Amino acid sequence: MSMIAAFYGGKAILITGATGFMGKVLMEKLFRTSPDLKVVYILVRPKQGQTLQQRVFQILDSKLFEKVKEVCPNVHEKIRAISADLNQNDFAISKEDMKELLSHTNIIFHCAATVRFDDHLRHAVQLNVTATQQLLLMASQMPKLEAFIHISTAFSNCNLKHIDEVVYPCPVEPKKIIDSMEWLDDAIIDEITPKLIGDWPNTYTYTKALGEVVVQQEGGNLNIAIIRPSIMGATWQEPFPGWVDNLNGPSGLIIAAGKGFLRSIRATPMAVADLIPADTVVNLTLAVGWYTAVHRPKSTLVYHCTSGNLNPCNWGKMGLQVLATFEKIPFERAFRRPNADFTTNNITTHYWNAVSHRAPAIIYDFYLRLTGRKPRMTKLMNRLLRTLSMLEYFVNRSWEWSTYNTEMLMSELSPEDQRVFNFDVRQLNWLEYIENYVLGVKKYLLKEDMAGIPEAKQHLKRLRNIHYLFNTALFLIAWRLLIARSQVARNVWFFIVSFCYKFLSYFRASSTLNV
Ligand SMILES: CCCCCCCCCCCCCCCCCCCCCCCCCC(=O)SCCNC(=O)CCNC(=O)[C@H](O)C(C)(C)COP(=O)(O)OP(=O)(O)OC[C@H]1O[C@@H](n2cnc3c(N)ncnc32)[C@H](O)[C@@H]1OP(=O)(O)O
Ligand SMILES: NC(=O)C1=CN([C@@H]2O[C@H](COP(=O)(O)OP(=O)(O)OC[C@H]3O[C@@H](n4cnc5c(N)ncnc54)[C@H](OP(=O)(O)O)[C@@H]3O)[C@@H](O)[C@H]2O)C=CC1
Repeated sequence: MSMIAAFYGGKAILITGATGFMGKVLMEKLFRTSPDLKVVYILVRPKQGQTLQQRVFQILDSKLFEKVKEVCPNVHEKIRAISADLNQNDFAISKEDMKELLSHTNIIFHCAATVRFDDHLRHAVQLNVTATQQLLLMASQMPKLEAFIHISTAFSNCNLKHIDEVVYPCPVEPKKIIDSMEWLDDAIIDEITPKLIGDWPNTYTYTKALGEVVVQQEGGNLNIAIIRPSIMGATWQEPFPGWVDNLNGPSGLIIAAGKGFLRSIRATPMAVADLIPADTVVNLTLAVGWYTAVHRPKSTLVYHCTSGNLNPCNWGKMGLQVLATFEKIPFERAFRRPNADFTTNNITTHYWNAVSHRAPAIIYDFYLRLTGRKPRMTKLMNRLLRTLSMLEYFVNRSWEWSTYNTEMLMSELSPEDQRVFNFDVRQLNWLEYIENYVLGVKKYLLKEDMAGIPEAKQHLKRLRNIHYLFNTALFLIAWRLLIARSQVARNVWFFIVSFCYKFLSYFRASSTLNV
């Protein structure tokens, strides 16, 4: 019997960010392994014209929850969606809901965040810092609370090369930043943002670092733990391999490469690609929840959920495997044949951006205009290039994360828990994982049918022929222009023609003799 699964039985669990990528995988695993839990409170905001209930039903209707519905048929009754906006005071939670949350909650998993790299500092601080502070305040009023688990990121200290499982201080105290956001106007915030974030690459990583300091400073007597996942990718094993439902991290780039838009990326092939499957993160999170509540460590423990130091894979190997998978499992209606490459310096990056990204987009838009359609490729390409520039920081560096606490926790688990809540990435086979990831992107993100693979392969063959035809035509035009202008080119051309003529004459003569 799993001790961790048993621990969550009968518990009231509060999850923020339950509608996000990690939140959904977390809820799924909780219900599948502890169907006897009491209730899961989720803080949800109405979105895109959908009510809370509609959002919950949409999540439960997805393939991710198919197994859950078998083991916990009344799952919808156990989810209690509470209307909340983490940008508002008291999260805009009604008095009755607040009372219920305060009096019943046993465990909190705080996953909500803005993960946009370039979010305005005011918004990033509000969600990643102030909301964390407010949640801690709420937690301090919960008499039955046993553990508060805060999800941060392994990149919250990406300004360092070696990162230990400790909370590092920030140059400016989070309280001062929170205060200043209240009275500074947007224009001034824009101006001071680069100075404030210093050597952090973006507002996301900076505010996640501030969030950790808030957790440490304002946690009071609560049992708190911080989890730092690296780049969260599709699921590895559970509930099935390859599940993914948003474009963050590598997923968007896999689509861009598979559809033939992404032709080159400025990345260091030997740099460590510190991906971590979402189900691994969730297994560690649930184990940490159990350990923090039961063992009550004296200080706030930080757990790194990374792969680089235990089972490293680099971007070069990952890129090759992604491309190899497209041969077997191509995406439908590709713009060009998938064939991307790594560049390593500014000049080649600019060159390939112009030749392989912008030029084909302009030509295609010209074709769309000619055929009376609305041009769209240049806009899409500009967005892709912007995204690439944001991700560049992370694919050209390697970090070392120590994992003492994570390894300590692993050794504390019973063999059964080590199996059910497996977060040992040493067992991960990268090639298999990446293949399943690409397949998952095709099935769950692009919603493409596997029956369309032969047609997709046919389409790629047509694109290849067009590519050869285009290149040959381009070569002939260039050559024609060259021999019109240069005596040397003309001499070379006459030499080649006369050589071919002589060769053919010799061949014809010798075949006549044989007869
Ligand atoms: C040797 C040979 C080899 C050959 C090789 C060949 C290679 C071939 C294969 C290549 C694969 C292998 C290499 C992979 C490298 C991966 C690096 C990952 C590093 C991640 C580090 C993460 C570290 C931290 C981890 C964390 O801790 S947290 C999570 C990380 N957080 C994020 O990943 C948010 C990023 N995003 C944003 O920050 C915003 O998105 C923003 C970008 C500002 C745009 O912002 P904006 O322009 O305003 O536009 P949006 O409205 O947002 O989007 C506008 C439109 O772009 C779409 N789109 C949003 N995103 C992405 C995205 N990624 N990728 C693509 N598209 C995206 C969106 O769907 C919308 O399309 P539409 O719906 O309009 O059609
Ligand atoms: N994805 C990754 O690669 C990594 C993520 N992390 C961390 O993991 C956690 C989860 O990330 P992930 O699941 O990928 O992120 P998502 O962007 O998929 O999910 C974010 C969640 O936060 C919720 N949220 C955002 N703003 C508000 C708000 N104002 N009020 C209420 N809820 C809000 C979103 O709700 P809604 O659906 O309404 O938008 C959503 O449920 C984050 O803390 C992130 O920093 C750490 C490392 C890597």
